[in-house]
Amino acid sequence: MLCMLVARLTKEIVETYQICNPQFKYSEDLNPKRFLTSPSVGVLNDGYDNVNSDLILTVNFVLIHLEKNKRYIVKDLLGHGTFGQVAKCWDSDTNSFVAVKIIKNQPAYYQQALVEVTILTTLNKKYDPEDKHHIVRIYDYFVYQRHLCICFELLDTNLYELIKMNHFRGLSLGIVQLFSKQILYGLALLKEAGIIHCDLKPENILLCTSTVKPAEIKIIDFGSACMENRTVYSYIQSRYYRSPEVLLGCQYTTAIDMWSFGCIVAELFLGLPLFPGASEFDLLKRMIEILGGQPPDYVLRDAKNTSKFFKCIGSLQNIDNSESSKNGRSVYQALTVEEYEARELKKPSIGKEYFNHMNLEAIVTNYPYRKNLPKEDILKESQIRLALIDFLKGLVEFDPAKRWSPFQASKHPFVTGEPFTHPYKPPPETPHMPVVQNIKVDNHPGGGHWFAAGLSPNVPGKSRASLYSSPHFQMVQHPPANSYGSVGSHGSYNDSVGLGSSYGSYGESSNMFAYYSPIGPSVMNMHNQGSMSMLGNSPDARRRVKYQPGNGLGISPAAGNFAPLPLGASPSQFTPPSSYSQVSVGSPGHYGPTSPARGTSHGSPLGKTAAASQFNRRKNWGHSGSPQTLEAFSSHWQGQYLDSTSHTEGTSQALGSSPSYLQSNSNPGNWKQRGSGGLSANQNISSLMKPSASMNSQSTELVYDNAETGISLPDPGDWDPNYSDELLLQEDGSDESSLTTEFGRSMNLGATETWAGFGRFNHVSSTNTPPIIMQRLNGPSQAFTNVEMGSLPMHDLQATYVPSMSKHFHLMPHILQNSPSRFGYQSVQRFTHGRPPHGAEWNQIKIQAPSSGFSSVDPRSPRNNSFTNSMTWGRRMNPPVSSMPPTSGTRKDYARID
Ligand SMILES: Nc1ncnc2c1ncn2[C@@H]1O[C@H](COP(=O)(O)OP(=O)(O)OP(=O)(O)O)[C@@H](O)[C@H]1O
Repeated sequence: MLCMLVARLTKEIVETYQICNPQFKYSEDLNPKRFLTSPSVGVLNDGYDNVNSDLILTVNFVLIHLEKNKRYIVKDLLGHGTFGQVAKCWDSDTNSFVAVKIIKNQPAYYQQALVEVTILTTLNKKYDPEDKHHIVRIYDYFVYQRHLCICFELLDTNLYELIKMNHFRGLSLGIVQLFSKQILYGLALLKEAGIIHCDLKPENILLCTSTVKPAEIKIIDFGSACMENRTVYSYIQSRYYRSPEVLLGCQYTTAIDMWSFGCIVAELFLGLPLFPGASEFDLLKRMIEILGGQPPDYVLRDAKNTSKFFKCIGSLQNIDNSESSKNGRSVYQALTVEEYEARELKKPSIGKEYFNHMNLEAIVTNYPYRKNLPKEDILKESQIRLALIDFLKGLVEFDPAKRWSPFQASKHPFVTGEPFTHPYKPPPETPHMPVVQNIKVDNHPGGGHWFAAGLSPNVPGKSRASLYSSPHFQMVQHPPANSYGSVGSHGSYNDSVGLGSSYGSYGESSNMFAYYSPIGPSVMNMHNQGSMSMLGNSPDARRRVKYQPGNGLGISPAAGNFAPLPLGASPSQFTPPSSYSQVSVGSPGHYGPTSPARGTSHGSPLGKTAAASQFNRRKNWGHSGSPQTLEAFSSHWQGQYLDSTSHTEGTSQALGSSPSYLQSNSNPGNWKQRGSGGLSANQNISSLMKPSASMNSQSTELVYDNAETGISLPDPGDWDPNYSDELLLQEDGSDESSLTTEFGRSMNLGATETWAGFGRFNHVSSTNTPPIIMQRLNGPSQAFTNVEMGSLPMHDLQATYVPSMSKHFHLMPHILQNSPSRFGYQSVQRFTHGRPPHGAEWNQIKIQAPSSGFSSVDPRSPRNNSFTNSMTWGRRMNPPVSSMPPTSGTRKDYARID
C-alpha cells in the first residue's frame, strides 16, 4: 500500500496530477531550468549567450552536431577556462559520457580553438592512432549556436587536484615515477611531431576515468601549443612552470616543456611547486637559489630580457657561446631586489619561502619521510631520492641545449627503476635531419628566407651552435617547392628501435595540419572583403610576438623583407565599437609608429578580463567534479603500499598493465621497461600518497596524519587577480608584422583572402563592455582574413593540397598569433593552503601559522576575498578527505600565465 502511494507520488506523479485535475498538462519546457553557466542571463546571440559570450548551459541542454545529427546532452559542468566551458555530456549514440568544450562565441576564441582541434587531431590520428601516448583524444567538433564545440574523451581529476586532495603533500615516489613515465611518453610524441605544448602544468594533466584506464594520465589543453619551428610568442607558459629561456625572452624549443615537466615532477614529490615565483623576478631568483646556477652567458647575451634581471660585470667579448660560463665565472650577475627596483622603478613581488633548504638536493633529501617507515625502507627511499635529484637536475637545467630530451629522460634510472649508482649520462639524442642540406627556401613575396639560413625564425644567430647540438633542436624539414610543409623526417628515438621515419608532409590527406574549419565563413557570417593586412589591427598580438634579438636571420624584419601579410585577429579586434568598419592596412610592416596601436594599447584587455573571470571563478565556483574520483581511482590500486623496495619491483607490472607500455617498444625510444621498479598495478592510490600515516591497502579513503598537515603552502597573498602587463608593454624594437606574417605563411595555411566583420559573433557592446575593454574601442577595427591564418605559397598548395580541404582554407587557425590563450592568461597564481604546523617530521618545511580564515593574508589584498569563501578553494585545516568537496574540473586555481 505504502509502495503504491510512493509510486503514485513519484513515478506516476503526472498521472496523479491529471487524476486530480484533468486540465493538467505536463510540459517539460515548463520545468525550472538548472543553470550551469554563470551568469545565466542571456544578453548576446539572441539570448543564447551571457555577457561573457558563453553559451548559457542548463542541465539537459542539448548540443547538436547538425551535420551528423548527433546530440550531446549536457549533464554537468566540468570546468571553465579562458576559452569557455567544459561540460560533461551524454552521447546517446555511444551511450557514454564525453567532455565537450564549448568555446566562447567570439572569433578570436573560435580561431584559437581551431588550433587545439587541429593539433590534437593531428597528434591523435597521425602520431598516436592507438592512443598510447597519454594525450587526450578528440572525438568530434562542430558549431552549435555559433559556438565551436570540441568533444573530448571524458577524463577525471587533474594532478593539481590530486595533490590538493592529498593536502598538498607529495605523492609517493612510485606514483611520481609512474606519472613521470607517462608524461614523458606524451612529451616524446610532441617532440616527434615538433609540437610544443607551451602550458604544461599539473592542472593540464588529468587522470583517466577509473573505469577506463585506472592510474593513467593524459595531457590536455593544446590551445596554446605551437609548432617548434614556428615559435612566435614570447609570452607563454604558466609562471611556476615557465622555463628560463621563455622568461628571458629567448628562442625556445620543446625543451621548455621539459623544464615544465621537471617542475611538475618535483611538485608531485613535494606537494608544492618548486618555483612558486610571485613575479618573474622572484621566479628567476628562486631558480638561481634552488639550482645554484644561472642561465649560461651565451643565452644571457642574446636574450631580450637579460637587462631586466642581470647586470654585466665583465666583458661581453669573453663570451664564447656556451663555453663562456664554464668555469662558473659569468659576466652576468643577477640583480638584487634593490637593484631591480632601481632599474625597473618598481618593487618586484617576492613570494614566501616554503622550504628551509634552499637547494634542490637538500629540499628533496630532507623532505619528510612517511611516518613509521622502517629504517631499511628509509634507506631504500633515500637512494631513490638521490635518483630523483639527479633526474630533476637534468630537467630543470638552465641551459636548454643541455636539458634532457624526453627520450634521454626516459632512460634515467629514476624512470626505468634501475639502481641509481652514479650521475646519469644521457645517451646522445640522434641528430635529426642534417640541418642545412634539408632546408629549402620558403618563397614568399617579401623575399625573407629564414630557412635559407638554416634557422628557425627566432633563433638568435649567436646561439645557433648550441641550439643545434641540443637534444631538443629539430630542424623541421622545410617543404620542397612542390609540397607545403613537411613535418620533418627525423628519427630522434633510435634507441633500440628508432622511428627514423618520415611523417610525411602536411599536405597528406591524413594530416590535419592542413588546417580546416568545421564551418565556413558563411556560418559565421564573415564576409569576404578582399585582401587586407591584419597586422596593423592587432596591437595586442604584436606585443606578444616573439622578439628577435640579434640578427640571426640575417634579415631585419623591420626592413620589410617579409610579405605584407596579416598578423591575424587580435582578440582586441573583437572588443569592437558597436559598429565595425574596416581599416585598411595593406602594406608591409605597417605595424609601425604610426599605428594607433603602438604605444597606446597597454596589455591585453582580454587578458585582464580573463584574469578577472579567473579570479571570480576561483572565488565562486564550487567543485563540481566527481566526488568519487579518488576512491574510484583508488579502487584500482588495491594492494599494499609499497615502500621503496617494492617500487623497484612493481613498476613494470604497473606499466605492464598499461597497453601503452606493453605495446610501445617500437615506439619512440623503445620504452620497454628496463628494470623492475615502481608500483604494483593493484596498488591502492591512496597508499601512494607519500606522507599518509595510515596506508590501508583496502581503504579507498585517504587517511592523514595530523602531524603532517602543518606544512606551509604557497601563500594566497601571492595571487594577484590583476593582470600584469609587465611583458606586454615592452617595445620590441622590431616589427613583428613580417615575422608573424611569415609564421603564418610558413605554416602554409590559408589563402590571401579577407573576411571581415563580426557576423553573428558576439560583440561586446558598449553597454556591457568592461572598462578595460572599452579602452580598445577606438582602436583599429576588426577584420579577419584568410591571410591571418597564413598565406600559402599557392604553387605549393596546388601541388599537394587535398582538394577536400580547400573549402576550409579560409578558417585555418593560423590566427594563433592572436590567441586568446595568449591574451587571456590570467595572473592567477597558485592558491595556497596554510595548514597548522604540526609534527617534527615537517620541520624541514617552514611552518606557517594556522591559517583558519587566512588571517595572515593581507586584508588589503584582493585575494583576501577569495579566501573567505573557503570551500571553493579547498580545505585548509586538514579535514578528512571524505568531506572534501569534489574537485575535478574546477582546477583553475593558480599559476596561470601572469
Ligand atoms: N577531457 C576532459 N575531461 C574532463 N574534464 C576536462 C576535460 N578537458 C577539460 N576539462 C576540464 O575543464 C577545464 C578547462 O579545460 P581547458 O584547460 O581545456 O580549458 P581552457 O579554456 O583551454 O583553459 P585555460 O584557461 O587553461 O586555457 C580543465 O581544467 C578541466 O578541469
